[in-house]
Amino acid sequence: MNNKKHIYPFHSQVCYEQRKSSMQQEPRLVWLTGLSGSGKSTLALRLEHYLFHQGYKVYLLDGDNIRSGLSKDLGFSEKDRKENVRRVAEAAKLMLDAGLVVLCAFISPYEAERQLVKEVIGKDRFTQVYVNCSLAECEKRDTKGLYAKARRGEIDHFTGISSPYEPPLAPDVEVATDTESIEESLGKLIAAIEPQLSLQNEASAVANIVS
Ligand SMILES: Nc1ncnc2c1ncn2[C@@H]1O[C@H](COP(=O)(O)OS(=O)(=O)O)[C@@H](OP(=O)(O)O)[C@H]1O
Ligand SMILES: Nc1ncnc2c1ncn2[C@@H]1O[C@H](COP(=O)(O)OP(=O)(O)O)[C@@H](O)[C@H]1O
Repeated sequence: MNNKKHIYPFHSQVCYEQRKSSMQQEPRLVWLTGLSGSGKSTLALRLEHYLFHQGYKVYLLDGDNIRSGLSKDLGFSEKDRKENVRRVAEAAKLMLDAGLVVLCAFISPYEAERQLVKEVIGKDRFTQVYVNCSLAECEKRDTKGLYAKARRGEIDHFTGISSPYEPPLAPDVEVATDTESIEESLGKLIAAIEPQLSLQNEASAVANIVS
C-alpha cells in the first residue's frame, strides 16, 4: 500500500500583510512557561485583559482549558505533553496567521519542545516568558491542592515532583514571582511585549492592499 498523503494545501488570496494592516497590529505569540502554581494563568489573564483594553486583538490559550477540549485525550506522560505542546503551537500559528496576538500559558517542561514552538511560529514573532518560581513556593501556594495529592502519590507524572521541568536556557523575558508582586511581574511583561505589537512597515502593508 502506498503511504503517500494526497494533500494539496492552498494559498489564501488575502495576504498576511493585508491581515496585519486590517488588524493594525503585529501578530505575536507570547509563550509563558513555568511550574504549576508559578503564576502563568494569573499573569496571562491580566496581560490579555490589559492588551484587549488597549485595543489589541488578543486571545489566551491556557493549559487547563486546552486540556478540556483540543487535548482532552492526552495525559501527562512525556509523549503526551509533547503532543499537547505541538497541537497548541499549530493552533497558535493559525491564529497568528489570521492576525491575532496569542498568549499561551503552559507548563511546557521540555526545552526541545519550546524550541519547536519557536520554529513552527518563526523566531521573529515569538516571545518566550519564563515564569520563574521556586518549587518550594509553588508547593506552599498549592492553589489547586495538586502538590499535596502528588506528594501522597495520587497524581502520576507531576511536574517538579515526579516529572521534570527544564528551565528555559534563554528566555526573552523572565519574571520572578516568588519575590515580585503581581503588579511588578505584569509591568515587566507589558514593558517587554507591548512595543513588539506596534505595526511595522505600515506603508508597505498599505501598498500591498492597493496593488
Ligand atoms: N501530572 C500533572 N503535572 C502537571 N500539571 C497537571 C498534572 N495533572 C493535572 N495537571 C493540571 O494540568 C495543568 C498543566 O497542563 P499543561 O497543558 O500546561 O501541561 S504541559 O504543558 O502539557 O506539561 C496544570 O495547570 P497549572 O497549575 O495552571 O500549570 C494542572 O492544573
Ligand atoms: N508576581 C506574581 N505573579 C503571578 N502570580 C503571583 C505572583 N505573586 C503571587 N502570585 C500568586 O501565585 C498564584 C499563581 O497561580 P496560577 O496563576 O494559577 O499559576 P499557574 O497558572 O502557573 O499554575 C496565584 O495565587 C497568584 O495570586
